[in-house]
Amino acid sequence: MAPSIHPLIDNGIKKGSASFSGGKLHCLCKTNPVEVTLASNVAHNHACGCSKCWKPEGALFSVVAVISRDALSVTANADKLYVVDASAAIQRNACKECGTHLFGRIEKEHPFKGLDFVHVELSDEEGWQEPQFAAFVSSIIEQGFDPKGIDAVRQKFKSVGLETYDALSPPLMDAIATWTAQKAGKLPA
Ligand SMILES: N[C@@H](CCC(=O)N[C@@H](CSCO)C(=O)NCC(=O)O)C(=O)O
Ligand SMILES: [Zn+2]
Ligand SMILES: [Zn+2]
Repeated sequence: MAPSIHPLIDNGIKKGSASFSGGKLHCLCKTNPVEVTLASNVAHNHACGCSKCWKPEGALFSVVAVISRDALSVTANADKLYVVDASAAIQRNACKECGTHLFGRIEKEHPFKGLDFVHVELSDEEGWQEPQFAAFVSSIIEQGFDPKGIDAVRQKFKSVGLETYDALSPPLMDAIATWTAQKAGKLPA
């Protein structure tokens, strides 16, 4: 059997709803779960193969999206959260008990500062933006995935209509490059 890419992708992608306006995320604790409330839908939702994004048990990829940090609030059991790696660009806040990542926040100077990274599968609601592309695909090899199987992984993404990249998507890479050029004075700010 082919390995699971991610439960939101394995059986084809279900489109989100244009009128959806947010909902709640919960960690996987059976009692006193951490609850995060999102006041809007998410954007740039994508599969990510990097080693740092949280993946559900058995999945090769994470599914991770961004939302304005102003639209995110921790509404229950905030005391269970800790920052996984304070030196990373994205400060991933995870539950101490179940290990689930509730949100990743960018605090340092960065093109995506002001955005939080979240996993919509932690919500019971439907209508969240569906995954738009697959990022950091080759990074799963760094984590021990047999490179002989990578073509099948890329093929699977194609079969559900997702383009694959080994960084972020071109529009996001262009946004990062523009920010970098502006910082360096090579483009007008
Ligand atoms: N090969 C590395 C890549 C890690 C990486 O650069 N990840 C991206 C995407 S995460 C969500 O899309 C990133 O921006 N990371 C910043 C951070 O994690 O703080 C690996 O696999 O680790
Ligand atoms: Zn938990
Ligand atoms: Zn990632």
